[in-house]
Amino acid sequence: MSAAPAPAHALVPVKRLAAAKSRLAPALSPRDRASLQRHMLRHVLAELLAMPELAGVRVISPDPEVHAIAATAGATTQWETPPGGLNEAVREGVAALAAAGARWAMVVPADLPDLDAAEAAEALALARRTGSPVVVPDLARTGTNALVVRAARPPAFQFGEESFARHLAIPGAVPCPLASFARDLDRPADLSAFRAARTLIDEEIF
Ligand SMILES: Nc1nc2c(ncn2[C@@H]2O[C@H](COP(=O)(O)OP(=O)(O)OP(=O)(O)O)[C@@H](O)[C@H]2O)c(=O)[nH]1
Ligand SMILES: O=C(O)[C@H](O)COP(=O)(O)O
Repeated sequence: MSAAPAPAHALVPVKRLAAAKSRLAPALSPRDRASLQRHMLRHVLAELLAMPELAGVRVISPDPEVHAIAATAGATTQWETPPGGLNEAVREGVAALAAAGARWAMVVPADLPDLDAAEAAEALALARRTGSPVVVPDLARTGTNALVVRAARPPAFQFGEESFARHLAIPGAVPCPLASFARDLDRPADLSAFRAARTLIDEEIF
């Protein structure tokens, strides 16, 4: 009989909906940006919560509406300590997961409209197999669209522009390009490509 694998949890950081997707301002109204973020958040949570490989999904956010969406989906929620910022929120969230007994933490942003549970399981399996941090890039291989780390021994998180190279510089880090993690919706050109592909979101929300 094989022992149960050490527990893994996902962490999804989400900023205030009123501030989300600010780089899409040239293409979408504030209301539509918030709506887009809500839809992508629900999708990301549904995929992660469908993974038997995860013992739980945690959302860290300063926004009460995000907490309500997360709780309805079945995730646990955490307030972040202001003024925070993304990397500090991730650090706090991973520390809370470690305190709750997580061995692995998979950090996933809330803006991945194609995210697929089976591929998320691949990233986690690679971390378990190698014992190393796993870095999943965006389509351009400049950004980080997921990062799997040991919860009790996290690296310095360095999300932000061009973060893929910084995360790959973590000792032992393994790159893991995955098709369903490639698309994020950061800029108007990403939105145009997404609309052309029409993979998730119906026309009426824009
Ligand atoms: N909890 C928390 N999450 C954050 C913070 N900043 C960004 N995030 C989340 O981190 C992920 C990537 O964030 P960004 O690309 O910086 O923000 P975005 O809203 O997707 O896009 P821009 O506003 O255009 O930068 C998204 O899930 C964000 O909601 C923060 O300060 N706190
Ligand atoms: O590290 C990064 O690439 C970003 O912070 C991840 O989020 P984004 O792709 O939404 O900018």
